[in-house]
Amino acid sequence: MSNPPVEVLVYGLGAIGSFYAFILSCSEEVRLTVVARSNYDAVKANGIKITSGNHGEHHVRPYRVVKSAAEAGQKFDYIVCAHKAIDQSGVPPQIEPGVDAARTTIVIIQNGVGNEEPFRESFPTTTILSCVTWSGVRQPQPGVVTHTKSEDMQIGLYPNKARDSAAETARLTHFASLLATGKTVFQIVPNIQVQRWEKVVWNAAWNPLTTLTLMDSHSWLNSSEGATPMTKKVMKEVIDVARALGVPIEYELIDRLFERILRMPPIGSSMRTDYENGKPIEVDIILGYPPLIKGSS
Ligand SMILES: NC(=O)C1=CN([C@@H]2O[C@H](COP(=O)(O)OP(=O)(O)OC[C@H]3O[C@@H](n4cnc5c(N)ncnc54)[C@H](OP(=O)(O)O)[C@@H]3O)[C@@H](O)[C@H]2O)C=CC1
Ligand SMILES: CC(C)(CO)C(=O)C(=O)O
Repeated sequence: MSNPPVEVLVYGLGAIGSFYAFILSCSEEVRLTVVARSNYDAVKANGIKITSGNHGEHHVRPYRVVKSAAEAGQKFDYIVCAHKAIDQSGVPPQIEPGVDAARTTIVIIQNGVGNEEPFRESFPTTTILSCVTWSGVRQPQPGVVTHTKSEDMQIGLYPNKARDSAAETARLTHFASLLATGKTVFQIVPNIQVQRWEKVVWNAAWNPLTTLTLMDSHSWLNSSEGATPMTKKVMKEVIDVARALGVPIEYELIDRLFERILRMPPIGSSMRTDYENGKPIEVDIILGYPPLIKGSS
């Protein structure tokens, strides 16, 4: 008798949700359900079309396309949350119908810090995997996704003291095996909060700078002599907060992030894309949350 499928729900089927839905769908073990919102009609009718600089062209036909986790009427092994982190506390009640406290692992793929907390509060005994992605993806039309060549993700546990750590690690290893089958670039890391904060150092600078100026990264840096020092100053302020909270980040990160941006083609940012599309932007999770954390100055 063959094994039952690995039931995966992707919640937040935008650019990043669709990209990782594609990656996960490469595994024959996976049975993929997606919760779609504004792209529901397109994805229900035509699936997800993806063009990737690394993976080529693909057409993903999820097993089910639904409007809510409740509509799916089942529990899942993995619920992958790739929605915009705008009303983070509003999402656990939305995915609750798909969560079985003993069976389900929640996987968060978002920018920001503190993203995991509302999920831990609502599901105190559930394993949470936290992911930081550097993949560049857009959804220019509903259900049509373009991925650049930029592809990297760090993944780690948001450790749960209520659970056995070996069992949590087994979930992490299993999910990682699904990512590996989809041939995406990723690393398992021991303390994902380091990578979350490193990414927020990047996003706190580039997302507002490209949104406020409507310039790409390189045009901004070339716009005046003050642009590079100002960008570095923003990054330093976020590192100051991280260090005050005991997250081990060194100031040389700024040089590494500068090397990274100069190696890349000029970028806008997901925040600028949202602004240009008239969508809400992730202000609090990227800019507001770090100074709000209890104990930070
Ligand atoms: N795009 C990129 O290149 C990168 C994005 N990220 C991060 O990944 C995450 C997802 O971004 P991205 O895929 O670009 O975003 P998109 O806007 O493309 O997709 C977000 C999806 O989530 C839905 N959604 C938005 N807000 C909520 C909410 N409050 N509750 C439920 N569903 C919601 C949207 O529905 P609807 O269509 O109806 O708006 C959409 O389906 C963000 O945290 C972003 O910062 C990280 C690295 C790179
Ligand atoms: C794609 C990338 C890395 C570019 O800054 C990003 O994180 C974003 O746009 O939010």
